[in-house]
Amino acid sequence: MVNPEHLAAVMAVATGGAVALPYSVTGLRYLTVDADRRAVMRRGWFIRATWRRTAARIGLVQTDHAAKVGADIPLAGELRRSSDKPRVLIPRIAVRVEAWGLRIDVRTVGRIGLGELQAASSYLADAWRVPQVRVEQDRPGVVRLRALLRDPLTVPTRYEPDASAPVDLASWPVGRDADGQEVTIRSSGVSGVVLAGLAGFGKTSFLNTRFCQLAPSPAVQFVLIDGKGGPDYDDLFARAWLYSKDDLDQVHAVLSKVHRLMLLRQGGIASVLGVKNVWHLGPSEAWPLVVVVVDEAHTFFNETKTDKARDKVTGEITRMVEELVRKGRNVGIQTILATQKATGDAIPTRIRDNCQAAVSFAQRTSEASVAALGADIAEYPEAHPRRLQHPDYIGVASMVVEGRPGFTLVRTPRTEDDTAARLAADTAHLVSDPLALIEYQTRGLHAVEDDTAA
Ligand SMILES: Nc1ncnc2c1ncn2[C@@H]1O[C@H](COP(=O)(O)OP(=O)(O)OP(=O)(O)O)[C@@H](O)[C@H]1O
Repeated sequence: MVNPEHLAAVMAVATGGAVALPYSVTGLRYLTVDADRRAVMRRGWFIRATWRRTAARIGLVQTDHAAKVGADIPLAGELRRSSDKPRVLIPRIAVRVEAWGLRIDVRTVGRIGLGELQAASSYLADAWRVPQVRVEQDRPGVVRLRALLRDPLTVPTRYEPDASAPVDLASWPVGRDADGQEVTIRSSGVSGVVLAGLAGFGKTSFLNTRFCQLAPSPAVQFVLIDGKGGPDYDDLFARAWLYSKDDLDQVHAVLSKVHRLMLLRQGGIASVLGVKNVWHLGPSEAWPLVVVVVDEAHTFFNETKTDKARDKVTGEITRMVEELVRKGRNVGIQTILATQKATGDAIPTRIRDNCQAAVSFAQRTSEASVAALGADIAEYPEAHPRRLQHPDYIGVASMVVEGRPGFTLVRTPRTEDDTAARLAADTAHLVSDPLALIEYQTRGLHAVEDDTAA
């Protein structure tokens, strides 16, 4: 028996691509590309050539009750199947070849839209003989399907720091999406970030990458708190203004300083900078962005209910972190809370709900995913962190990206500990004390006021 996929290929080559071919692809091109690409192209022709049949079998057709039988009403995005029976509308498709598979834009028709295509995705994968079909709304009236022969998110990438490149403090490049597009999330005006995920799925590497992006800038100072208490951060401490491991009193002392910095900055920002929000000017060496990383943050929020002295300290730490997240935005303090704890109380909701950004690597349960990303994630099964438990998805995270609907899966680059350690040593001379700075800046101002008064 003739394999229909190969038949489509032969026809396409013979006719110079005129039959069942996306217009951007020609039969000639088929002869010049490599075997992987040819396989993708053949699958594309097959999908195109069999679409009417596939749509009908899966139920992705709509009987047009609005049209008169036999009437000839031109409607965008619809193919007429017959002119003498009730009109059966089949969504129109456009197929494009990508390195990883096929991109198929489906024009919605009647009640066939995002929900129906999502529900049909596994049937489409079977009909097209591809491991996975992803579905998302591209724009009103168009749903984008990705028939993945190979999931681009499973291809690891590596971060190469470039200490000479200018550092953009307003945005945060996080990685690449399923289309290979660069994804950035906002950093300006962000005072709180939740970073969650199962152990071993890439949180530390993600933080290493962020550290490497920011460390070359003298307009950034770090506060590093490691709730694990292990050696993970030892090498990075060289580039930190303040740091601590899991000793509760030390953590309390560190956060007290940051909290005092926030209060002094709030009192002094208008007179020192002439604006009420540092992001109007952008952070600078004279008013650096202070990035507070609290790894295994849940360690410091847990109450024992039995050890009163410890619970008092924990309570104060929780209050200070909550205030940093709630009020640190305009004065340039950004707190990143990382946790692998998978329950709703890992980070108190009153802190989590004030964080403007949330990133989650793989999670085992819905509860953990909701705890990290909020209840909306339930509506986006495509980007659900539960989907990421396979080892191929180590380093892939789900997050909200401004300007995109729902949640986006992002392949984050891997940054080795050694790379971050080297950069920390190379940039250690950039450490300064923003608390001493603001004390000096505001004391200076009082002195001027006093002089004037005298
Ligand atoms: N972005 C990535 N791309 C590819 N592999 C990665 C990526 N990030 C991490 N890995 C691999 O996964 C391993 C664990 O990563 P990492 O230490 O960042 O995880 P983690 O979530 O911080 O775990 P833990 O909470 O136990 O520290 C790394 O040693 C590396 O081999």
